[in-house]
Parts: sequence; C-alpha cells; structure tokens
Amino acid sequence: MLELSAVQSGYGETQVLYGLSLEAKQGRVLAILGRNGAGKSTTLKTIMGLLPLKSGEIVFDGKPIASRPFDVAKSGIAYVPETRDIFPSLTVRENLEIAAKRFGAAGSGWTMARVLELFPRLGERLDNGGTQLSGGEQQMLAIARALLMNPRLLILDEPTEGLAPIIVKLIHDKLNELKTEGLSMIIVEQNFGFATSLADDVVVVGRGQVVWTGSAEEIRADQAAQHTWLGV
Ligand SMILES: Nc1ncnc2c1ncn2[C@@H]1O[C@H](COP(=O)(O)OP(=O)(O)OP(=O)(O)O)[C@@H](O)[C@H]1O
Repeated sequence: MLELSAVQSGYGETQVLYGLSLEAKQGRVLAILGRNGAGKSTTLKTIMGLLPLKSGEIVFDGKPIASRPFDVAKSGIAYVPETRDIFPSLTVRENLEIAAKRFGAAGSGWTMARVLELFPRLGERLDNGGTQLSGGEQQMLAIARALLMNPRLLILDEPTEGLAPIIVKLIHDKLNELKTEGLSMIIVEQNFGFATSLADDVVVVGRGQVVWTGSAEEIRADQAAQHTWLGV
C-alpha cells in the first residue's frame, strides 16, 4: 500500500534519513520503533510532504505520493502528529467539523456520530475549547479528526506520549477496534508493549535507516535486537 525506497530527507542542510526503505501493507498495522533521534518522526513528516524528499521514492497505492501535505491527505493518508495540533481557539465540535467538511465524503465511512460513538468522552466535551481538554482528550480529538478524513491509511506519531496508563489502555483498545475493522495504520511509538501488541509488522529505525524488519512476535522474542536497537 505504501512503499518507501531509499528515502533521503532531513531539515535543510541536516540530513536525517540515509536511504530508508520500508513497506506498510494493506489492512495491517506497521510499528516504526527506534531510539530517540533515530529518524522516526522525520520519516512520517517526509511521507506527509512536510519535509522534502531529497532522493528515493515514496509510492502510495502504486503511484508516486503527492508532494504537498494537503494533496497527501486528499489521497487518503491521515496523520496524527506528535503535537496533536488541535486548534486551541476552536471547540471540540468545530475541530471535528473542519475535518469533516474539508475531507469527509458525504454519507460514507466516518461521520461525526460514528467518531462520537468511538470516543463518547468527546461527545461530553463538544462545546469545550481545545485548550480545556486533557492530554488524553486531545489525543482522542486528534484521532477522531483524522478518521473524519476517511483515510485508507492512518499514521500516528507517538499516540501515548505523556498520557496516563488508563488513557494509554483506552487509546490501545480504540486503535485495536480500528485494526479489527481493517484500517491500515503506521504507528511510531516509544512504548514497546503498546506498539508490539497492536502491530502486525515492525521496522526498527537506527541512524536514518531501517536496521531490523520482522513481525511483532519476532521482535518480542528477540531480546538481542531489543537490546541493540531499542535499549529495552
Ligand atoms: N526541526 C528540526 N531541525 C533540525 N533537526 C531536527 C529537527 N527536528 C528533528 N531534528 C533532528 O533530526 C533527527 C531525527 O529526529 P526525529 O524527530 O525524526 O527522531 P525520532 O526517531 O522521531 O525520535 P524522537 O522520539 O526523539 O522524536 C534528530 O537528530 C533531531 O535532532
């Protein structure tokens, strides 16, 4: 579904990705793991067109991916950044409506009612401003907003960062529901247990390249790889 081949990218003069290749498959969850600064977020930003592709290729559903973020989103990839990027001056309802209006295909897939069914907590907070939400509620809103774009691929950057264990469990269960429904996902995570219990496939990034590829079961069983690449 999404294939990166020999991708080089970075920030201005600073190169971060040195020939990174990976594949996210249809109907599966891919976890991208790696130590701080390995290049995981940079990989996601390059996919989304937020950083320029210096060389290499990114192919989505058989075609080269769009280069501008809006067009990447339009093509069916929704991205939940590490910063969540809730509009702070808008209410929960307004945050959701913007996504639904801009990207939602009328009458198909995800609707406001369906995302509120997934996250009832948001239904109780519809008139609250973005800044009045807890970290967990912001993450729920960011995911709900991404779903309203009716993506074929959902990309999440560290969805559990800074969240209390009970909210981490809730987010885990919701993402698991989405997985069961067949939604393809890429998840960047520092939380090894969270990532490997959701993922089918795993790649580990180290210094801007993929250094390990296998299944979630394989990395859970491979203590040497965990130690070498993740410091677990
Ligand atoms: N805006 C930026 N300008 C310059 N360099 C950056 C910028 N953002 C990140 N970097 C550098 O790029 C490298 C990779 O960062 P990246 O955010 O992709 O790491 P990561 O694997 O996602 O880890 P983390 O868990 O810390 O986010 C790091 O060395 C980081 O310092």
